[in-house]
Amino acid sequence: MIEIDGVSKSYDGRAVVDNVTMVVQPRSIAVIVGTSGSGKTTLLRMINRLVERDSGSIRLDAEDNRSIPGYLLRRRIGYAIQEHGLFPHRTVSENIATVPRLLGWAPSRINAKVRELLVLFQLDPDIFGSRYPHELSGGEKQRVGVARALAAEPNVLLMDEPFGALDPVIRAKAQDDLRTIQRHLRTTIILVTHDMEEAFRLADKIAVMDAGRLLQYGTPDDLVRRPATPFVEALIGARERPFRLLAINTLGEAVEVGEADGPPLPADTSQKDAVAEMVWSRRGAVPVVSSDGSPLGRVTLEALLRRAGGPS
Ligand SMILES: Nc1ncnc2c1ncn2[C@@H]1O[C@H](COP(=O)(O)OP(=O)(O)OP(=O)(O)O)[C@@H](O)[C@H]1O
Repeated sequence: MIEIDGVSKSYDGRAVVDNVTMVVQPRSIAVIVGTSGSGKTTLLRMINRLVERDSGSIRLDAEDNRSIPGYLLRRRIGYAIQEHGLFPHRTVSENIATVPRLLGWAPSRINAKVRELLVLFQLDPDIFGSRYPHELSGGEKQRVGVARALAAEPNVLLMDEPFGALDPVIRAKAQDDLRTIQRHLRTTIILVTHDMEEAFRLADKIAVMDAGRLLQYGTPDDLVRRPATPFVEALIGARERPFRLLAINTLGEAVEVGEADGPPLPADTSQKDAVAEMVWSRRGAVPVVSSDGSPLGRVTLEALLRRAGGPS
């Protein structure tokens, strides 16, 4: 658990992070959004003490982050940034092995970890392990950057616009992969982004910042249905509200008894994707199946649209 308690930071007498309090539950993803210059990166970097706070406290599993030297803290906390920061003269494998080496892991353990991560990130270890960063595409570099941040099996991963440089298709794939990997490794992630789609896709909870202040910290559903301020409402986009709700909920939550024609959809399909499928295939309902393919019932277009509506 990460507890940020009354944290502030000023530069030249101006508070760029102003009395922020938020708790990130273990094994969850918190996404920080907000306008440019609102203090997101500064807040993130106070967690691994790349920036020192002026006041307040930050605890990681009940331990104050000032109770251990900064450089040791940064070996324990993964950190991935948009520029990925790979060492140009080290191979992909050497880059990923950086922190485990500093921690003195045995070479066999390091090799096994590097291979595991490359496979997890869908980079063939025999092809990519010996390449240098300049021999990779932008998307591959970013995957290696995230793999490197995860190499020492940190409980906490901080990510600052990690997918900012990716095109929309690869970006969506990288987001899905991150979700899968996060569930697999059970990492607690705090991610900064400008992209609201990305926030809604990944977040268990979203923190909205403006001018150093935390305006709202809640589930995606809370933010859509109960925005704390007009700023939060504007950031979400009033016209996007039904689509945001459809995007964060799955078919499994809307399944009802009954049958429907045509190919079934798995229960973990987002309601947004299901609406798209129903509209495109001109069906008013689809059969829903579990992950092992057994029938669960059906979902109707009408029911999904009703769920995506505001207060009646
Ligand atoms: N080392 C510094 N010295 C002085 N001012 C700084 C320093 N670092 C950040 N700032 C200022 O603090 C404010 C918050 O910066 P920060 O990078 O945290 O914002 P951000 O929300 O991450 O912005 P962006 O979305 O544009 O990356 C900005 O006005 C920035 O100019």
